[in-house]
Amino acid sequence: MKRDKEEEDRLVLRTGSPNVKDTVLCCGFVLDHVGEVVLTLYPDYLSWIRVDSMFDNDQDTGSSCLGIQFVSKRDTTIKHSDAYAVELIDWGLIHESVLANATGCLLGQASEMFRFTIHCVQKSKTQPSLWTPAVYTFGHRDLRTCQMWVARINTFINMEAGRPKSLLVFVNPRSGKGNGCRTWEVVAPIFRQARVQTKVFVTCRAGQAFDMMVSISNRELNSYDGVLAVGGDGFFNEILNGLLLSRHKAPYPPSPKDFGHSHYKDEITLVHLKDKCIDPSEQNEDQSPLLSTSELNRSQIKNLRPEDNIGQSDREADFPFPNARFRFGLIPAGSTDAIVMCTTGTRDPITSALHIVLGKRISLDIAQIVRWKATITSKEEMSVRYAASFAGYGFYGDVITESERYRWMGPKRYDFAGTKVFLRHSSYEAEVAYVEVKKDEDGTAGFRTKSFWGLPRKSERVACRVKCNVCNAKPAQRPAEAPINEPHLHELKWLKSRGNFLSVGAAVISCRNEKAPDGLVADAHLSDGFLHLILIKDCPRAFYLWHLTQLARKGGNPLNFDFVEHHKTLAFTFTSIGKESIWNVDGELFPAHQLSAQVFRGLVSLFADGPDV
Ligand SMILES: Nc1ncnc2c1ncn2[C@@H]1O[C@H](COP(=O)(O)OP(=O)(O)OP(=O)(O)O)[C@@H](O)[C@H]1O
Repeated sequence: MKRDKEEEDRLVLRTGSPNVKDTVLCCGFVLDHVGEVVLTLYPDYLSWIRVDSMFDNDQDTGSSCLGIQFVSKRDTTIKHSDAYAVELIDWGLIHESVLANATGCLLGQASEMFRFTIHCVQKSKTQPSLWTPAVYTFGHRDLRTCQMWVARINTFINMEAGRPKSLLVFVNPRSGKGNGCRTWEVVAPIFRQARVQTKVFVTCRAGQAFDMMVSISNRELNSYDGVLAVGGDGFFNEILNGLLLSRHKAPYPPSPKDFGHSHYKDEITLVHLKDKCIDPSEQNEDQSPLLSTSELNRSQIKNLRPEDNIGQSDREADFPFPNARFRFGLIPAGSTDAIVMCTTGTRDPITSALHIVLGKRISLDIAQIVRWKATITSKEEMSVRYAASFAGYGFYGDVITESERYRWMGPKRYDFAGTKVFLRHSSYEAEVAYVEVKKDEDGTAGFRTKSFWGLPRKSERVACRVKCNVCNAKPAQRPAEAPINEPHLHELKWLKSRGNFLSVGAAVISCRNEKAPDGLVADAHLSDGFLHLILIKDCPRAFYLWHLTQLARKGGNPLNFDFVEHHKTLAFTFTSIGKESIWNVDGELFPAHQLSAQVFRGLVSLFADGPDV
């Protein structure tokens, strides 16, 4: 059905608009696969109404033909905050669906006209947190009308705050099942459509992204709105460490008086690696991609001040933490992808890409882990790592060590290695000291999770989610982002736990993943400024299996056992006694006989919105 300009104008007049005074533009268009609509542009959104629906009172149930669901007749809207691109696509076919045959099928006709498309985000109705791109194509016979609409919609999209314009992208081609490059190819069109410039590096070796993040100047870094990792948690950790180890200045974690290394008072940690040329062939003691750091730590971790190593141009270009503008992004292609699951609620590269182009932002707590000695006999000086999700010893370290031998198996290596390590049932003697957090300091009641054998009790869980009240609450104990600093140091009360542990774990976030749907700590938050220390004492194998099955179950209670201690804390220290395991920091090996750790509230920002649970 064609309608001339006059008739369209009459239609617009007849339709009116509920917000006439806010209306920016209003005009008749043909919406592809829908038919004639009256489209209205408001400052916050676009809305359209089907022309036929203005004349009938039919209950709109939508229709389908051969299983294909057609667009509903109801009023429809696109918020500018959900749109990431609008583009003119010139003259071409638009399909009108105007007639329904006896079987309810819509029979359409196609006509040629000028067209423009709007790219936006659609939230899945069946799967929470899953986002898909949606494209709406509008047609009009007048080119200038289309051009004007494109320009106006563009103006509104460009006014949306926080949208990235330029991103540095690292792709790990070896992530997960070797999917890194393919994953990037799938999401790259979204960035092109959103006109986000991307500078893409596909890594050739482990540690390359780390080295690049270390050596990039602040000036160049500031020219990007963020850095993306296309890979798994380990790859993200590599990029995070490249940035933080070279730029984040902070005191070492606090420790109790009898801990062997109390450097806290006078030293500021800054591992500035900028001027060191890192030889990719250098071999690291722990075979970790961050080897170059360990190498440098021996000679370079001192009381370095930024100006010691930074050239004139970088002195002018500071890179503060937390950074109001610069964000990290993660497109999942790894084997576990726990960080993405905790920050977007799903493990989907498209959803993550859409979070990024829409400029979503959340703050993330980051744990700083300082190793003082790699083994009991080593003379090695200290070394620093940052963790975004989890640091674990014993079972967790043994599984990673074992799984590295079976990397060729892909993600299945974790099941295989996990079974082997479970059957071994090794426990490790250690002493753990942690800062006590009183009930009123974190706003929740009781952290020590205890129950009767066999009668796990459900704890009160306030899961982290979009616009989380806990993460957005003002911290009672210390200012956001601040380390545990001098005035608070003497107030810290240290508690200790010594014994044989199957595992010692420190969760920064819940660590949800496909194997543990609620994560190890279901009520951990992305940026509340707390670590969850999980100590699993030696127990019969059957009980440990029970704990693991609870972990694997949605709604399970993996922490409600007598052999499990759960402490919410700001900092802890660890010293192994006797037989040693290895630490696993965000999935990467980190040998440590003695370490101390602290958490920085909201130290970095991520392009994500939080899980929509
Ligand atoms: N080109 C490369 N070749 C080999 N290894 C690489 C390369 N680029 C990066 N790496 C290393 O691969 C390791 C694992 O990568 P990644 O985290 O992406 O995948 P994954 O281990 O399969 O997933 P997850 O960490 O989610 O379990 C990281 O430590 C990273 O340093």
